[in-house]
Amino acid sequence: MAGTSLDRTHPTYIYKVVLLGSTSVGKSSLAYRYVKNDFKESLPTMGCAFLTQTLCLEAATVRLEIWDTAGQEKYHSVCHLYYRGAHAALLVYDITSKETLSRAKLWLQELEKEFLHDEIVIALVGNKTDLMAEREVTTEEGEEFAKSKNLLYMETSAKSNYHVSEVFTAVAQELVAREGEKAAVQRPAPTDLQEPRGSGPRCCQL
Ligand SMILES: Nc1nc2c(ncn2[C@@H]2O[C@H](COP(=O)(O)OP(=O)(O)OP(=O)(O)O)[C@@H](O)[C@H]2O)c(=O)[nH]1
Repeated sequence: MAGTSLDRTHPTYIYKVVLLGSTSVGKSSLAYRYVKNDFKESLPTMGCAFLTQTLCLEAATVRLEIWDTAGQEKYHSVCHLYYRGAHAALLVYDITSKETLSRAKLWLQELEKEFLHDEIVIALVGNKTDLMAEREVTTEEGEEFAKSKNLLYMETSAKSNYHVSEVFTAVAQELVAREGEKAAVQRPAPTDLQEPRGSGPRCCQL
């Protein structure tokens, strides 16, 4: 994790979340909608932009540092520098373009090279659900691919503000849940500390 507060009952976690996907799928628009609750028709990304948002979940406070990477090929060579050290990635495609889903699958392969299994939370995000009439990728197709790769999955519309905060909240919740699992592994199991039952010999008695 990038950082924690000392309050163990309600810790604060800071996570780096990267947005990846083809150009014009709506990465910047999703980040902008989520953080500023606004939508603009033109938000081209040059290289990388950075936004933060804090969420108060039941188990922890989470600060998401959202890195919005440009999808244009000319920036591709520097992109791995952006997702290095990421805790979560949103693989965004446009539901009106099958090709953008294929591109998201390639991004996933890149992430698989960089990160160990379970080291990063990945969500597949099908954006632009408001353009239903132009849909090229069915919900089932996205869902099945996500399931086969153990990814979170959600369809969104940055334009009509559909499921935008939900996708970031789902990612934050998964990150916090994994903190809990890590802590449980590090903590000795209660039974390790207990005296063996009965009066039989203990294997390590001197
Ligand atoms: N209809 C519709 N248009 C959207 C939506 N999200 C983004 N757009 C439009 O799609 C275009 C590209 O959006 P961006 O947010 O700049 O896409 P991007 O993925 O950040 O693009 P790059 O920065 O070039 O990688 C813009 O014209 C947006 O207004 C959406 O949910 N619905």
